Amino acid sequence: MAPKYLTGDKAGIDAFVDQFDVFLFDCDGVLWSGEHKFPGTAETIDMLRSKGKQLVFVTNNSTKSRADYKKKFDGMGISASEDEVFGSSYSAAIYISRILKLQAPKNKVYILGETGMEQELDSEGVPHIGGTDPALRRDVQPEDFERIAKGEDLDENVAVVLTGLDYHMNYLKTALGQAYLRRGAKFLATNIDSTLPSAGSLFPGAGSMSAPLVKASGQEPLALGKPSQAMMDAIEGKFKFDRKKACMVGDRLNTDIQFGIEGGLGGTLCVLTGVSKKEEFLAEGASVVPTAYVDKLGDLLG
Ligand SMILES: O=C(O)[C@H](O)[C@H](O)COP(=O)(O)O
Ligand SMILES: [Mg+2]
Repeated sequence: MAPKYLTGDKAGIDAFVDQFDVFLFDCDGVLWSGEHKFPGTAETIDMLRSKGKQLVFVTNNSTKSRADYKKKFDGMGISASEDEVFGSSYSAAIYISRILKLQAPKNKVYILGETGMEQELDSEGVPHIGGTDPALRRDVQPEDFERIAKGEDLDENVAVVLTGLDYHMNYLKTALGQAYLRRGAKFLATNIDSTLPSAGSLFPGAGSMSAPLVKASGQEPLALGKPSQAMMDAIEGKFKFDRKKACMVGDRLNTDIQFGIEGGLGGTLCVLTGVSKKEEFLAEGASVVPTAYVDKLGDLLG
């Protein structure tokens, strides 16, 4: 069925919103682009809360923990509690701690990513190395090759290589990741988004950080962010809602909208301020089509 264009359609917006009790909100490209908050975002969140809607913020951005996101929401003047945030780092940490159930001491995670991943693994009591370790933010040296090949710089208790959005990629960190995979570590990713919407443009996304290891190892990571249904199951388990009364709001077809459709949610709303363009889902035979779409989130104010 053709998606409904809601921008400027006050009656259509009211009818759409009234169908749902829960709104799962993507963040990058919907609420903001980097540090730029889209107009009407805070007011729209307030409007939905005034209608008694339950809100969950579901981001694939693994650089920040739930606590970090609470600070960002506060800084942006958007009402949100830490407990309403469910990011890909938290999704990965839950999967590793509660599903993989690795046995100590061989339960350590080698991180290619930022502090959000470290904090969320800490919250689940999962030991980790790599990540923001300053000792790894250097050029590879000739002696590194011998040492890594002999396993001298490797931690024998690493059981998982976890990749995410990493603003500090380098050859040394990637070489260590490959060495752990060659030793049988599981290959996981918080998410594999190809691009990061920021400052109104597109930058290399988390998938650009796992790509070198995919090429070098010949393995594909299990991604625990959208559209993974392991993430949807964990969210439903925590927030306990009727999927048919829930709507996923996102800017990216192959993560957010696919996540909502495959999760059997009551509806999906695509917002055109991020990655995907309407031409993609309006095209004949489009594989991922939202229920409705708006130019920007603030259009829901009518
Ligand atoms: O590359 C990434 O990690 C993603 O582009 C980005 O962070 C997505 O965040 P979201 O739109 O899910 O909030
Ligand atoms: Mg997004």
